[in-house]
Amino acid sequence: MGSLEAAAPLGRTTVHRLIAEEGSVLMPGIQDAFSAAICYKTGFKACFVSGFGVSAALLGLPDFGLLTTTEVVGTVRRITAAAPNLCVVVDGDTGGGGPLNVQRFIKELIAAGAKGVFLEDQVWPKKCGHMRGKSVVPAEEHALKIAAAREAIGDSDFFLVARSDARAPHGLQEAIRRANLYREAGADATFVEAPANLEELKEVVRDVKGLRIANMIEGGKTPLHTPAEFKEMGFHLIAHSLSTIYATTKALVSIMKVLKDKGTTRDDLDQIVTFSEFNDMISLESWYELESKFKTFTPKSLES
Ligand SMILES: C[C@](O)(C(=O)O)[C@H](CC(=O)O)C(=O)O
Ligand SMILES: [Mg+2]
Repeated sequence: MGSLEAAAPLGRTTVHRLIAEEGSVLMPGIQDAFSAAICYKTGFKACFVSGFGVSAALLGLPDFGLLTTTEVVGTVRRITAAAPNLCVVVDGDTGGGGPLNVQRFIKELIAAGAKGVFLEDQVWPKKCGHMRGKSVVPAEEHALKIAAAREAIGDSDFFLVARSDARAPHGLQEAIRRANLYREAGADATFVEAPANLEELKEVVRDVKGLRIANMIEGGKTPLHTPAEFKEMGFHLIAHSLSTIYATTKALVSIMKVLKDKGTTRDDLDQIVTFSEFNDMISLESWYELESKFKTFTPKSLES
């Protein structure tokens, strides 16, 4: 699997530090401030802001190149405010245009409190990596965006992931070649999207240098593995991109059906959290404490 030290200087960013601590860092996909807060409360140190999930939660639309970078930055600002101690890694899709758009986007993500980004080499408008009909830009064009992103990052605590979607249109070896090129252009880690089986995952480990990303999609092309299995195999960051949006979808559909069919939830309360469980989840008590600090004002001159 090669040493981590050789792959990239560790401790340089929060993500490097987490990789050094855990070997293989699991990042649940999240889509909004609320799912970020729950991710942190559950004990995760990092999350992945999924473009697929944000398209769904914010726009009610598929992952089809419809989400703008402005919408992503706004979402990230709310996420980092709701979960300030969570390491937030963002799906940057294709970065919003050419190298200069990428630089502006990166600076806005850093200002919004994000700790990393994924930038992919699809033609815009892009599609979810596991959908049909994808195409990629020339590798050098994306390498320039990665170089531009690297320059914009400067000394900031921010981790740059270059993703290649070339596997579907051009085959695994082309995606691997691109990943290594993007690493030379300045990526901290690379992500070959959608290996089709275990053999392909192993080929990625064998041929892609440096830190590697895997993406676990239930029902997608890549077989599901645990972080321990990935650590053994040689992947360092694991996005579980869609589990929370899929679980949310199931819960929403189910409770909507109850309401539609019965007009009441009184016989299905096991499907929902209680008022107090919800308030715990959203840290209500901390807001009462804060409120109590500002109940009375005593001017200094009247203090005895
Ligand atoms: C990781 C991803 O970019 C995302 O937006 O979450 C998607 C997830 C998916 O497979 O749908 C992608 O892989 O393109
Ligand atoms: Mg995406």
